[in-house]
Amino acid sequence: MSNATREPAEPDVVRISGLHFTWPGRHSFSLTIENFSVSRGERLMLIGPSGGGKSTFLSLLAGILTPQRGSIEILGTDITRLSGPARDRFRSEHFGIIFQMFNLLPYGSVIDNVLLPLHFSKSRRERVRRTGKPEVEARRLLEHLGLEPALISGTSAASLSVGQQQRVAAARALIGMPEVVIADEPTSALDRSRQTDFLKLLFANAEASGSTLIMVTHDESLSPHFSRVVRLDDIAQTMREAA
Ligand SMILES: Nc1ncnc2c1ncn2[C@@H]1O[C@H](COP(=O)(O)OP(=O)(O)OP(=O)(O)O)[C@@H](O)[C@H]1O
Repeated sequence: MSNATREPAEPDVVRISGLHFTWPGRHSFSLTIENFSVSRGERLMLIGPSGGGKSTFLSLLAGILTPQRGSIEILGTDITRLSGPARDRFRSEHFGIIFQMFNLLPYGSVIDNVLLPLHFSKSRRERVRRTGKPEVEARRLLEHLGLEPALISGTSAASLSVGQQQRVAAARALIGMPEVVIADEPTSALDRSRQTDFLKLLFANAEASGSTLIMVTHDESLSPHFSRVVRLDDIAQTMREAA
């Protein structure tokens, strides 16, 4: 497996320093990262045991959680210094996110789900409009990610299979070319050949958009598809408070 070393040829998209986060409550879990960065265009795979803090780390990167200490610079902005609403705006503008459960609007159509980020992000809206109509771009992405054209118009997200929902979630993350795409185990529901196909399509689209990709997975056999593999334990100290 490749490891956590890298040669930074591109500017950093993510730069973390002195980060410390503790979940509130008894027996709380904490995560400390002294220094970590990701450069533009990387396809980074993050691995680690279940309950090891991978989703917590992604939530910190996206500004869904804020650390008690330290800085998280994304594209040169320290998001820990932004107000809650400013962080939400920053996330909408710069991140495409594929959640573990996809978080699609169940009664929304496929197209509505893909277009959703454009309601919250001016820069993503403008980037799409430069290439044409948003619906045309949504359809192009969906077809490119392998969703059958017959499902694109009218079908509600709730009536799709897991694999199809995953393609919709990926198109939603990629629309408007966000600089950073983060994905939390997006392939866990697929069989091996479909996982590989999906990753290839996701990478091709992320590359075409110039997006940096950070993906959490349990499955180390997917590592050859990534430009860097990072074990959370190698970059972070994690601790669970004793009972
Ligand atoms: N909302 C929460 N409140 C308090 N503690 C939490 C919360 N969410 C997670 N934790 C704690 O943080 C730890 C790390 O959880 P996290 O979901 O980040 O791990 P993970 O590596 O993503 O796990 P998995 O691979 O199973 O998804 C958990 O063991 C749990 O104790």
